[in-house]
Amino acid sequence: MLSAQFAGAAPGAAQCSGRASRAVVRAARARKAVKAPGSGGRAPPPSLAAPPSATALELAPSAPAKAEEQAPLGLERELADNGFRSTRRTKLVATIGPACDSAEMLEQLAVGGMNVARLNLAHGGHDYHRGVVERIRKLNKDKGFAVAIMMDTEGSEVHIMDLPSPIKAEKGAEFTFTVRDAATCAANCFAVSYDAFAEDTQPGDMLIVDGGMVSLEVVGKAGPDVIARVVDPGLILSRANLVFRRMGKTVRARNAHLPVISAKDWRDIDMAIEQGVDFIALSFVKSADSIRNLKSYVESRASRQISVVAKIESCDAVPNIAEIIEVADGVMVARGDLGAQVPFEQVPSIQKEIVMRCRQQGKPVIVASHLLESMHTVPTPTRAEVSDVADCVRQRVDALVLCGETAAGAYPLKSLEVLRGVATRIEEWVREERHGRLTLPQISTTADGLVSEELCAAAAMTADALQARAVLCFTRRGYMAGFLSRCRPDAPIFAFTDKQETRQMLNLLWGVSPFRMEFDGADGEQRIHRAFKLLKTRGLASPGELVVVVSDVRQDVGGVEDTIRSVQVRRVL
Ligand SMILES: Nc1ncnc2c1ncn2[C@@H]1O[C@H](COP(=O)(O)OP(=O)(O)OP(=O)(O)O)[C@@H](O)[C@H]1O
Ligand SMILES: CC(=O)C(=O)O
Repeated sequence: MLSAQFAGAAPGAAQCSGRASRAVVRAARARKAVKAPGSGGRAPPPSLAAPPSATALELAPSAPAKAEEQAPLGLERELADNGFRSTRRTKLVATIGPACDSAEMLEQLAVGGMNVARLNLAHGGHDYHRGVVERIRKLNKDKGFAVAIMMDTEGSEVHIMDLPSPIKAEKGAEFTFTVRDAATCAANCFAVSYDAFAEDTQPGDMLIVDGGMVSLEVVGKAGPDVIARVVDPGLILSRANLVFRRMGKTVRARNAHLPVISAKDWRDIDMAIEQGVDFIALSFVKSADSIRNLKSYVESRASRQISVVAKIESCDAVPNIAEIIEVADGVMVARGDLGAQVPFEQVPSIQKEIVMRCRQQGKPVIVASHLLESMHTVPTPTRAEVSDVADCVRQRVDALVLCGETAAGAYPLKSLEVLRGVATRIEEWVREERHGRLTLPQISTTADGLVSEELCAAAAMTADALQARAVLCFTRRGYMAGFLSRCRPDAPIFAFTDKQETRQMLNLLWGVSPFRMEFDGADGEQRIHRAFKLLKTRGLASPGELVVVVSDVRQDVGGVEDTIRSVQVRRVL
């Protein structure tokens, strides 16, 4: 398992000076990689080696005694191996694509700390995504993981159509972008997915390919064709995303009148609902209306709760951030497209504003894209990438998303390992420095909610003051765990729920390790005992350790059923 030293991936690197060569660091990494499970697939992770019968984690009646004897997996194993002071609270989201979509790779990602799998509906057909969902479900069922599934809509993206292979765009070369069938145009021609492309473009506009991988200036138009000259050279990939900009006082994307949810998106959303995913991430949100619209659609059709995450990635969304956060179940700062639509130097301040607002309003906040971009092709991150991840962790975001690094990169497992290592090390530093505390306004509108919020704030403060080993809570729908997570206590939050879907949802939230436990027939004290037993079995708690327990149980009080809420300071029995 990862050491809490440097950035997790390489203990050797911790001792290197800033002048250490990449070669030295790489050599240290390579030594570590041989030992580390889940790093590049060199050694089989323990869960792969374990017999299938020894992998169920749930404390359910169907698997009672055995489940308590199981070894922990994923984040639980990180907790058990590292001790509570050096364990990860930031959740990791991995985009699934050809580089990591096999059952074996998915399992290694789960072992390596993937909490949520992101499926980008801009790529791959329904059968492809159904297959990935099926493999993740099987992994959760057979091996006891709670990897949640997030489907991400394509949205009103303008992109070039399929290419048989990437095209090298040399500086000064001219290319044609057209709405005609590409087969009908000459060489160096790309078909574009947006019918009004030629009308919306004028000479002098900049075409930004894949968020800046290649930039071209429009030099002419001929009917449906737009001719552009390469200014910043690079590689143009199949289905590359296109944004067009006109320089002026502000930089605006010109595809602003496209619908937020296209006909294809609705078909994709129906598939996500049919598959019963945990999260739908809506791309290119402009205002709160599209979130409301999608939420009511999902609520009317889905047989389970599906959270809607608003992706902030367009210049239209930025002025409406407050109202979008208000209605969304969570927010993703999608820096790839955002940085192509607003001047990229504004991305850090927009990210910070969104993170702070979300934390104040108790909404999960996720940061995506370019975290370890160089690891697409190189097994070591740049120091600037490490610093960017550190900055996100210091802002105490709930989750970080790897995109191309895992979906299509050469080092998916290593990228996840580096992200996990950096997050873990920086969190330790944050705890030491006590950064990132916020004064949180109350958000609940119901009396019951307000009581629960106060209770959780008190529990988190008590746990910090006493340096408790963990905060425990029992939660059916996840609210208590959400309130606790929002307070960002130093100790891990162990949330016990009787629903697998709640367990998966909680896997996105900062600091929460969700477990499934049967509640029926157990009173408050019995639940606590069950929880202690489960934690001891997994090596997550030892007798005598101090924990803070938040509970709210329905109980008969003098012949009347009432909800008894409490914060208890307990020693593990
Ligand atoms: N299901 C998939 N099938 C094939 N390739 C994929 C798939 N998912 C992701 N990829 C590849 O990984 C790259 C990075 O993934 P990512 O999800 O960031 O896509 P993107 O095209 O940049 O779109 P977005 O703006 O939604 O992030 C993609 O450009 C694509 O090449
Ligand atoms: C993740 C994503 O969609 C983006 O960064 O644009």
